[in-house]
Amino acid sequence: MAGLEQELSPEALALIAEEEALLSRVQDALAEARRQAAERTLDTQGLMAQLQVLRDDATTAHAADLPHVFTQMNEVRAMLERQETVPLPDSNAPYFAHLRLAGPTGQRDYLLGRTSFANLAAGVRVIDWRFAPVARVFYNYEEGDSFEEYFGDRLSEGEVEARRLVIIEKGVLTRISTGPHLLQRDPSGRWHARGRDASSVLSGGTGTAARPGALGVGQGATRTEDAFGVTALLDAEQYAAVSTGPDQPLLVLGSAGSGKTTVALHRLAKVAFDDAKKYPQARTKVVVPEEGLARLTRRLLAPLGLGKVSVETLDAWSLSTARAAFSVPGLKLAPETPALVSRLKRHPMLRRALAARVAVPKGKAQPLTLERLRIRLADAFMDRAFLEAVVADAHGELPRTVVDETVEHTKLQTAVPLERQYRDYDPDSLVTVDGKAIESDTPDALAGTLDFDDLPILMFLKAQRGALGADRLAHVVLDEAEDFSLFELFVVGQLLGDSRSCTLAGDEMQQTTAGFAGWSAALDELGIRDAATCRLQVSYRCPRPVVELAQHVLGTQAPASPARPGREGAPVGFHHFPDEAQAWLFLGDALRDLVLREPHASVGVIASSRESAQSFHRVIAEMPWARLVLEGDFSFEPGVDVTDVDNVKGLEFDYVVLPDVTARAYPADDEARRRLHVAVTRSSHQLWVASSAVRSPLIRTFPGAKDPLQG
Ligand SMILES: Nc1ncnc2c1ncn2[C@@H]1O[C@H](COP(=O)(O)OP(=O)(O)OP(=O)(O)O)[C@@H](O)[C@H]1O
Repeated sequence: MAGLEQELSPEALALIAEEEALLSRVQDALAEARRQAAERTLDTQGLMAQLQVLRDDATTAHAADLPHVFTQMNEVRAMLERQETVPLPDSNAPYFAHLRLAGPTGQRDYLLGRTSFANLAAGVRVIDWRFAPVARVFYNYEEGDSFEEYFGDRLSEGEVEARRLVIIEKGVLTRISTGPHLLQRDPSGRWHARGRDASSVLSGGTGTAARPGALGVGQGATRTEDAFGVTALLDAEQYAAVSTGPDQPLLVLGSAGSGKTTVALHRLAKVAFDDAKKYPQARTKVVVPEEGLARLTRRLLAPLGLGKVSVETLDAWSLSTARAAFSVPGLKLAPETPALVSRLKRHPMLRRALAARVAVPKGKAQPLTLERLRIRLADAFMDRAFLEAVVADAHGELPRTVVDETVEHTKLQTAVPLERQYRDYDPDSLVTVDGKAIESDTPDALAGTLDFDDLPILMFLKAQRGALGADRLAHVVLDEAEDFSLFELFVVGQLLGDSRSCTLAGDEMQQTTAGFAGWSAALDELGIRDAATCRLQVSYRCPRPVVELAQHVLGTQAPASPARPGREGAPVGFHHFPDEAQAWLFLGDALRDLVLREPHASVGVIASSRESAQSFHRVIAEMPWARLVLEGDFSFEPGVDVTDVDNVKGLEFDYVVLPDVTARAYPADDEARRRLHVAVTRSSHQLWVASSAVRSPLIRTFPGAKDPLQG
C-alpha cells in the first residue's frame, strides 16, 4: 500500500489494508476466470472444427451412416451451447460496495456490482445489485444493524458487520466511505482522511466557500467524475420503489432532485434484467419532454447496462409514432407553433371537448385516414364557439385571445401550399435569389403543415375507431410526466395495451407549460388507475439554502410537507444592480474567476428566456469554456453552459447562476413561480441569483435575499 499519512488512525489503516487485500483477491480470481474462459475459447474453436468435419461428412456419407453422423452433430452442438461465455465483471471497476454479514453459519463478504461472479474457494462473491436477494440487506440496513429478511421462503438473520462504499478506478481502490470514515487516495498513492459533513457524503467531497461572497465552494477544483455512483447510494425507500414488480405500473413523485429519474431508470434496469424475454430493451422506451434530459438520460442508462433502450423527446416520439400509426413516411411540420396555440392544444379541457365533438361509434365502416382526421381537427380549430367553450372550461388557464390566434394559425395551415397553387409555373421562378422557396419565412410557409401538438390529437382521434396501428411497448418510462398532455398519455396507454408495465416520474411543481390535469387524470388516461405510488422524501440534489429558496419561490403552491434537504451547503448569493449591463459585467468576472479556480466545475447560467441567454452569452462569448445551449445540446463537460429555463428540466450543475431574476422575467404568478423554481433547483452546490432594475417579487421577501455587496 503506497505512502499512508501519519494522521490516519490505526482503524483507518486497517480498513484500507483490508479493502485493498479484498480487491486484489477479486482481481486474482477474475484473472483466473479469464484464463479459463480463454482456454474454453480454444475448446470452442476445436468443437467448431469438429462440427464442420461432421457437416462435410453428412454431405458425402452413406444413407445408413447418417443417423450416426446426425447424433454426433447434435452432441457437438449441445457442447457448443454449453460453452456459451458468461460475462465477467469489468476488472477496472468490478464492484462498488462491500457488505459483510455475520450469521449462524459464520461471516460472509458480498461485493455489490453490475455483473455477478463467484469464486467460493477464494471467498469472492460479486453479486448483481439488480437481482441478488442479499442486495436488499445492503439497501435496507446500516452498519451494525441486525437484519431479518426472507430470501424465498427461508428466513435469514444476522448482523451487518460492514457496509462500505468503495470507488475503484482503472483497477485501483481510490475511495472508501463507511460510518465515520471517508478515505481518499491521491494520485501519488497517499491516503487521506477527509472531513465528513453531510455534503461530502453525498457529493463526493466539497470544501467550504473559497472566499466569502465568491462563487465556488471547491467542488470543481479537482475531478468530479469520481463521486460514488448513485446505484450504491439508493436509500431504502428508493430501493423499494426500484423493486416494484415489473407488471405493476408505478408513479414516482417527489420534489426537485429527490431521485425520481434515478429511481425510474434503476427500475427499468431491474425490470429488463429480471425478465429480459418479456421486457427486451428493444421494446422499452424512455420518453422525456426536452432534448437536454434525453441526452442526460442516455448517459445515465449506459452504466446500467441499458445502452439499447431508446430515449426520445416527446416531439421525436410523437412524430415516429404518428408516422407508424398513419403509415406515412413523412409529415410536413410547422417550424414553430405560437406558444398560446400550443398551450390550447395541450390543455386537458381540449381533450374532453374534442372527445365529445368527434365521438365516432366504434366499428363504423369507413377508415379514418390522416387526411380526414386532419380536416375534422382543422374544423374544430376554426370553430370559434367550440374554442370559446374550451377557454371557459379552463377557468382562466387559457386567455380569450387564444381563440383568434388558433383560428388564424389554422387558416394558414389549411391554405393550399404555394408550390401546389403554382403547379404549372416554372419551378425556378418559385425560388428566391438566395435559393429558398418563395414562401419560406412568410406566413405562407405554414400552408399544409401540422403542429407537433396535433400529432397525439390525431392519433387519439384515430384510436376512437379502433387500433392505433403502431408497435406495442413492453415497458415505458415517462420522465417529467407532468409535462405530457392527456392526448400523449392516451397514446402511450394504447401502445402499452394490456402490458401496463410503466413508470411515471413527475413533480407537479415543475410543470412549466400547459395546465396540468392532475395525477389521477393522468393515470386514468393511461388506464393504470391502480398504479403504485411512491413519494420520495429527501431532496438529494440541492443543499438546504437552495431547498429553502425553492420553497419560498413557490409561495402558496409549495407542498405542505416538502422533501427534506439531504445536506447543508453554501448560502444562496443575491446580487442586485441598477442596470443589466452592470449585473452582467459582474457575473462575467465572477465566472472567469471561478473557471480559473475550479476548471472541472459544471456551471449553468440559466436565463429566463432564449433572448436573455443569447444576450448574456455575448458577455463571455470569447471564452473557450463558454457555450450557448438553446436546443438542449449539452455536452456535460466542465465549463459554463448559458441556457434558459426551457432547456434545463431534469438537469443539474455544480453551480447555477440566474442572471435576470427581475420583476419582468418572473412576475408574481403561478407559472413564473414554477419556472423560477425549476431554475433554482438545478444547482447541486451553490446558487447565485442576480437581478437589475426591479427585482422579482418572488425573491424580494426571502429572508437573506439582501445583496451582500449593497450592504
Ligand atoms: N439516494 C441518493 N443518495 C445520493 N444522491 C442521490 C440519491 N438519489 C439520487 N441522488 C442524486 O440526486 C440528484 C438528483 O437525482 P434525480 O435527477 O434522479 O432527481 P429528480 O427527482 O429526477 O430531479 P428533477 O426533479 O430535477 O427531475 C442526482 O445527482 C442523483 O444522482
